[in-house]
Amino acid sequence: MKALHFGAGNIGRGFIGLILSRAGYNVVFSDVNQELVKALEQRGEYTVELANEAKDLETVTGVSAIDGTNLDTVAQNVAEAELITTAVGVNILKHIAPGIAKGLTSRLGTGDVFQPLHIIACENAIGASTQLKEHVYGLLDERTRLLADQYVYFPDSAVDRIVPIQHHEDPLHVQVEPFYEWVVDRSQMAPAFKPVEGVMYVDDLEPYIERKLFTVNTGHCIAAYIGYVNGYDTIQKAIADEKVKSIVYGALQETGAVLVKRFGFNADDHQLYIAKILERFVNPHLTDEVTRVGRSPLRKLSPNDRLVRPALQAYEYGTETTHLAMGMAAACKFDISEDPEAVELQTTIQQKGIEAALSQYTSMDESHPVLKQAVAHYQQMQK
Ligand SMILES: NC(=O)c1ccc[n+]([C@@H]2O[C@H](COP(=O)([O-])OP(=O)(O)OC[C@H]3O[C@@H](n4cnc5c(N)ncnc54)[C@H](O)[C@@H]3O)[C@@H](O)[C@H]2O)c1
Ligand SMILES: O=P(O)(O)OC[C@@H](O)[C@@H](O)[C@H](O)[C@H](O)CO
Repeated sequence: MKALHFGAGNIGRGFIGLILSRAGYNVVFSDVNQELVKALEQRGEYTVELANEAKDLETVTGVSAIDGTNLDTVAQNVAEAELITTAVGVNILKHIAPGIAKGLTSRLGTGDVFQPLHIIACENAIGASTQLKEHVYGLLDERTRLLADQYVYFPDSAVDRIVPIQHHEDPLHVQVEPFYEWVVDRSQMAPAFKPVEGVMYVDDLEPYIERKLFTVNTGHCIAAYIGYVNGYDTIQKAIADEKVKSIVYGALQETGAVLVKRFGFNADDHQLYIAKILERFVNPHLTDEVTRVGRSPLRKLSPNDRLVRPALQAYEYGTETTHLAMGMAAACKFDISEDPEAVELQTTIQQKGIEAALSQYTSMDESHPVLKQAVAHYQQMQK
């Protein structure tokens, strides 16, 4: 069984590749990072270390890699794969679409009896596989699109495992937190699909992806932005500061109120979920940099992402948004020269002012009360 996985980075190696390999797949990684591709090709295996007391180690074997910049090689692997997954970043999906489109065209052009193919984007976004499908479909001709409608499935998914930036001599070794959860929307899959062990299949992904994104990722990015504003370089140090922790906690109460109302989660269970996540953030065996967790602030400030969407839902419900607005304000202070989105955000704030900049990236009107709340916090942080 061959699985093609786009992105041999932290989640690719530390989570998706590991699960697929355990489930019996030969995993082929496609990546544009030639160092990773070469090392995977040469060694055919890598190690995953759990961030726990024992530092449990697992060797992932039977893996290989291809050069993701070579369209023909990518297409050939798409044509041959029994399962395709991605963990490249939601903004990169459009760049892998041409290889997938070319591969599907060849796969579906043979006239053979077609096996259903699942393509699962494992990115932190609502509807990432659906977004990938739109990019791919935009590149298919009419006949291939009709065949893809019958034989190719793009189930959305939610993936959860904290994998920080790696700093090891071995470029393939990856340290991950023990916890993981991979949830896939069964309603978007072929009627008779082959389940992958370690994956949870659900009929309705929405509660799972929103709970994950608006608890784990909302809390995480607020810890990163407020931590950064307060001079901390890691999430662990930031959360150790009670002031930062209480803002993160406050934001998770705000998203929690929305999630409980929207999806009918049991309120006590949700508090336990929040507590577990806060524990995961401070895992003493991990060092997670605020620059990673806060990366791409424009994506994180976008209307459907972890700050604005739950804040607007809370506003609609008439519940609190103060801490979420504080997170948005702190995101606007995230001044990291190596992060192109942070550079663009800072330039826009300088050129247009905070109100116009926030409005541009969040799609909220400048007069929206949540935007005004964020601006007030931003001005407070200037002092
Ligand atoms: N790290 C985490 O804790 C975590 C957890 C859950 C979800 N995610 C999500 O997983 C995705 C990947 O995150 P990550 O932390 O692994 O990032 P990463 O930067 O470690 O990995 C991304 C990989 O994609 C590769 N890539 C870039 N362009 C490519 C292309 N055109 N073709 C093939 N490969 C390409 C990069 O070279 C890199 O190796 C993101 O969407 C992220 O939100 C991350
Ligand atoms: O990957 P991002 O940039 O969307 O978010 C950064 C972190 O919050 C994220 O990678 C978490 O570590 C992960 O989502 C945990 O499951």
